[in-house]
Parts: sequence; C-alpha cells; structure tokens
Amino acid sequence: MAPKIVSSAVPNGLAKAASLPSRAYVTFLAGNGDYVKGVVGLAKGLRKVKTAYPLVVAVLPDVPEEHRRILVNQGCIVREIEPVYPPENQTQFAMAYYVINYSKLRIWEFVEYSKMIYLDGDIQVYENIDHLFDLPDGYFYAVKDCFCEKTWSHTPQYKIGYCQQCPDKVQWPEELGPKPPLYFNAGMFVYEPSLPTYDDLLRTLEITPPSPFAEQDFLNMFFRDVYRPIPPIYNLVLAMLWRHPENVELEKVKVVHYCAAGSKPWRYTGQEQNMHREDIKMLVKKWWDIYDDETLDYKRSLTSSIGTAAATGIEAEAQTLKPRPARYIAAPSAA
Ligand SMILES: O=c1ccn([C@@H]2O[C@H](COP(=O)(O)OP(=O)(O)O)[C@@H](O)[C@H]2O)c(=O)[nH]1
Ligand SMILES: OC[C@H]1O[C@H](O[C@@H]2[C@@H](O)[C@H](O)[C@@H](O)[C@H](O)[C@@H]2O)[C@H](O)[C@@H](O)[C@H]1O
Ligand SMILES: [Mn+2]
Repeated sequence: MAPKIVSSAVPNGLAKAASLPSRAYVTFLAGNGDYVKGVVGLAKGLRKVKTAYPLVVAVLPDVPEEHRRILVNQGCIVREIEPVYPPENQTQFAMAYYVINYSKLRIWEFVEYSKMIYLDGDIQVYENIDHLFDLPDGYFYAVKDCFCEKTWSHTPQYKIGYCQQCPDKVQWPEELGPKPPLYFNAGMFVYEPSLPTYDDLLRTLEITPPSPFAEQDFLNMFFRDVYRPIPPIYNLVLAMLWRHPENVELEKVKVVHYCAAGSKPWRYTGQEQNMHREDIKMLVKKWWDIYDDETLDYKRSLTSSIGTAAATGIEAEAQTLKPRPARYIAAPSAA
C-alpha cells in the first residue's frame, strides 16, 4: 500500500517523501508593501543556486491574499503567524517599523523542521549554502554585525568609535566596564526550531524592555551563550564595504544583505549616502538580474526547482497553510 502523502498539512511531507532531514529556509513577510518583491527575489535566488530545501515564508495576517498567491506560485510554503508585540515601552527603535520584527520569533514554533536557516526578505543568496545545515546542533550561528553606521549612534560603542569588526583600532576602555559580547546581525541565522525554546523566548520577551534594534537585540541577549560567529561571506551587511573593506573579499561573498539605507534593490534610487558606489550598483543589478529572470520562475512539475530533492517522487505542491492555533498573542498595549 503506497504511503498516503499528506501534501497540505505537513510541509515536510515533501522532505519525508524524499527522506531528507526536515530542513528548510525561512523568511518573514509583513504588510502589503513591496517587501514581497524581496521574498520573490530570494525564492528565485535559492532556486538558481539549486538548494535542496524549500523556502517557508512566515506571513503576518496583514499580508494580502494576492501576495501570498504570488509566493505560492513561486514555490514557497506560506505559513501565517500571529504578531508578537514587545512589552509597552517608551524606547526609540533604530527604525520605527522594527516593532513588527519581534514577530520573527514565531519561527521557533516551526518544529516540523529540525533545522532552519532564517533569511531576511532583503537578502539574496548567490551561492549554495545548504552545507550550513550540517553545522553542529545546539548552537546559534550568525554573522557579526558592524556598529559604525548612524543607526548605532545611540550606543556607547558608536560614541567612542569601537567596532567588533576592528577591536584593536579603538580599544574598549575599562571605565566602560566589560567589552560588549560578540553581537550578530539578525538578518541571517542558522537555528533549530523548538517548542521549549519558543516558550522560553516569549516568556522572556514579556519581561524584557524593548531596545533600539528590537528582536535583534533580544536574540543577541537570549542566545548569548550559544552564539557562534560564522564568516561574513554568509551575510554581507553592506555597510562593511565602506566601514571595514579589509574584512570583505567581495568575490567570495555568498549571501548579500541589502540593509544599508537606500540599498533595497526594489526601491533603489542611488541617491542615499554610499549608494553611488560601483560595488553597490553591481550588487543591485545582480539582484535585479535574478528577480527579472523568468527561467527562474517556479514551474509546477515533478521536480520543483526549490527543493528538487525534496520534491522527488511527488509534485512539490506549494501550499498556504492555515494559521496554527495561536498560543501567544501578547495583547497589543492599550493605546
Ligand atoms: O515592512 C516590512 C518591514 C520588514 N519586513 C521583514 O522584516 C525583515 C527585517 O526588516 P529590514 O530587512 O528592513 O531590516 P534591516 O535589515 O534593513 O535593518 C525584512 O527583511 C522583511 O523580511 C517586512 O516583511 N515588511
Ligand atoms: O529589527 C532590527 C533589525 O536589525 C538588523 O538591522 C540592521 C540594519 O538596521 C542596519 O542598518 C544596521 O547597520 C545593522 O547593523 C543592523 O543590524 C537586522 O538586519 C534586521 O533583520 C532586524 O533584525
Ligand atoms: Mn534586512
């Protein structure tokens, strides 16, 4: 009797059928704006590098059906998540919209997968990074951030010109207490979904005052003891090009993070500071070349282009999954 393949309720039905360990890439999409273009670009980029794993998109309820359909038609597994709100606080986020990024924490609930790689929607993968799934379990892998951009002007390290990318250039003064622990950029990380960790994250968030870099600060605090830095080739924070060129070998970079102000390819005008640079123009064109490449569009066939191995034997039918029973919806703070 052939096994009944459950194609809709359990995404790793694809992985099980292909007897692959249940692994997937995951990104986060909020709002009805243009970030959906970033996610389409990411889906096509992963297809171009022939990843063996699917792309899950965690969408907030405000992502319109039309955008979800676009993503399903690009071979994505679209999962609705409930927002996560930080405790009420007067903090000034580095960017006002960062408050929605706490909802990223829902991806720890995706326990159908044993290991996931999270990628922001403004990231592009230019070389296959599937090998990162084989990193030892029990740690949190991400690339070290840079503190030199104006978005960091609220911090002591920015004020004294200290950056972990060049710790010997400006020494951390003893009078400021212990040197800050290594700090990662939360636009890309390798992690293991886990309900106990998820519960601990949400409970800890309820008693943690929000801070300027929102969930990125929170994740750095939460995973501080198990964080393991991985090379910047896996998440090139664009500011590194002009802040720490000595730490960048652009030809070796596998993953580019379009997080510098004005660098989102789908909004690029070239007007903002540093956006006139030739390397930025080249990276923005590289992103568009993938986004516009129709040969990279998802084709409903027996071997989908995302998760080819995962699709073996059955159609890689992308699906929109119904939201999970909400376990945590911290009530939005009273206006
Ligand atoms: O309106 C928004 C803002 C953010 N995001 C998601 O949240 C991530 C983090 O925000 P962003 O990348 O803008 O932060 P940055 O890395 O530029 O500081 C984005 O990549 C998207 O995946 C989104 O979907 N819609
Ligand atoms: O919600 C907080 C955000 O924080 C991070 O933003 C970047 C961005 O602000 C750059 O402009 C800074 O220069 C960089 O250092 C900083 O990390 C993550 O990329 C993003 O995914 C999200 O976690
Ligand atoms: Mn980003």
